[in-house]
Amino acid sequence: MKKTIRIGTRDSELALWQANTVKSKLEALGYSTELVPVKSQGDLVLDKPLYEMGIVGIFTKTLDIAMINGQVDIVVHSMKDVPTLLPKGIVQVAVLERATSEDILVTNGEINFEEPCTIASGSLRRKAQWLHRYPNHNLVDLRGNVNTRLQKLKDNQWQGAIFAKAGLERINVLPKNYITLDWMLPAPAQGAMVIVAMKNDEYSKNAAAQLSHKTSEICTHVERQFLRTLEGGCTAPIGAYAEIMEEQINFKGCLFSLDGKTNIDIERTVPTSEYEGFGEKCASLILQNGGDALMISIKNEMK
Ligand SMILES: NCc1[nH]cc(CCC(=O)O)c1CC(=O)O
Repeated sequence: MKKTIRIGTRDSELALWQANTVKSKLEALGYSTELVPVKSQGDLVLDKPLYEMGIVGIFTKTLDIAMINGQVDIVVHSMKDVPTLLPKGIVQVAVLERATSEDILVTNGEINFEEPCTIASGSLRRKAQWLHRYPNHNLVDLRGNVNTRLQKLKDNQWQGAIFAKAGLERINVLPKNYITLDWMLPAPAQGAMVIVAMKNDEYSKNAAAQLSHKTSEICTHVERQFLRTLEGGCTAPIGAYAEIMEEQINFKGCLFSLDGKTNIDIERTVPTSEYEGFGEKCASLILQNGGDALMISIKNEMK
C-alpha cells in the first residue's frame, strides 16, 4: 500500500508556502502527501528578541519534536533557522534549489543614509553589519513573521526594516520600495529550504532525496560548517555566502562584534571537489585572526 507522507510545517504564510512547494514536488513524483501545521514557540513569543530567549532552533524545535513523536514524517525548514547540529535521530535529506540569499531594506519613503536613521531588525548579524557601515544610525528590534514585520514597519516612524528578499518574494509581498543590501553578507543558508526526516524512515528519505539540488547542498554545507566551527553553540553576528562558478567554490565569511565596530572577514576560493572541510578551514582562519578573542567577548556580552 502507498504510504501518505505527512509534512510538518509552522503555520506562518511563509512556512506554509514552503511546505506546499515540497508537497507539490513530491506529488508530481507520484507520492501521496498531507500537510500537518504545528505551532512553534518562535511564533508564539513575539515580544522578546530571539537571542534573549536563549534557545537555538526555537522555530524548528517544536516540529522536530512532532517528528520524533511520530506525528509527521518529514519537516520543511528555512535552512537558516536550523541549528547546525540536528537532534539525535534526525537527518538532513535534501536542500532544494536555493532562491536569492540577499538581504534588503524595505523603506518608509525617501532615505538619506548620511542622516541619523532608525532601522528595524531582530537579527544580530544584520544589526552589526548595519552599524559597521552607518555608525550614527539607531537600530531597533523587530520580531514576528514576515507579514507582522511589514505591518510594524508601516505603523512606525522608522526609515526602514531589513528582510530576506526570498521570504517576501515567496509569499508575494515584496514592496516596490526596497533597496538591495549587496554589501551585507547573508545568514548561512539564507534563501534555502531543507527537508529533514527520521534516520530510520527509508521511505520518506528516499522520496525527499529526489528533491535535492546538489549545488545548493554544497554551498549551504560550506556556510553551515563555517558557522558551526565559529559559534560553538553561541549566537553571534556571523555572515557567510558560498557560490559555485566554473567548478570553483568562492566563499565569503564574516564575524562582527555586537556593536559592529570590530569585524574579521575572509574570502577564499577552492576547486568545488575540495568543498569538504572548506567551511571549517575558513572559520579556523577567522579564529586565528582574532576571532577567538572576539567570540569570547561576544559570549560575555550576551550573558
Ligand atoms: N528568521 C526568519 C526567517 N527565516 C527564513 C526567512 C526568509 C527565507 C529564507 O531566508 O530562506 C526569514 C525571514 C527573514 O529573515 O526576513
